[in-house]
Amino acid sequence: MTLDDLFVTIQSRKSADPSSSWTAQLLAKGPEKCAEKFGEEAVEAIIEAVKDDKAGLTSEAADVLYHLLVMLASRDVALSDVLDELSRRQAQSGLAEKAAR
Ligand SMILES: N=c1c2ncn([C@@H]3O[C@H](COP(=O)(O)OP(=O)(O)OP(=O)(O)O)[C@@H](O)[C@H]3O)c2ncn1[C@@H]1O[C@H](COP(=O)(O)O)[C@@H](O)[C@H]1O
Repeated sequence: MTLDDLFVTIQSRKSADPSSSWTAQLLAKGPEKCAEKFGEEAVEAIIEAVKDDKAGLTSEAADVLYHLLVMLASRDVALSDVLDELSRRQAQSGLAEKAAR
């Protein structure tokens, strides 16, 4: 399962019957609720990281990634645009490294 695959599945839940899927139910509650859930999951991941609980952090990190994708879908922001932004930054930092040499 890639993040792309998961995002496609999540996007398909925007038009699904809320009773058919937890994701469809969350999206039907609106972008504010999706953002709130993302925040909750991020805090849970922080707690596991501070405790140095690797299994707990792995599980919470999966929740964070899933809820980030739900939040992006809820606001019609494409995962590919986020990845393009990361690529742009990587290219910039590569240029800065070259200039420093
Ligand atoms: N990756 C996930 C995933 N990660 C977390 N969750 C759900 O996110 C919820 C978060 O847990 P919480 O304890 O916060 O939820 P809760 O207490 O039930 O909810 P609240 O009462 O707090 O609102 C759980 O109900 C999990 O099932 C996920 N639900 C779905 N997916 C994937 O999303 C895709 C679509 O799934 P459907 O939701 O079944 O369409 C599939 O590929 C799934 O594997």
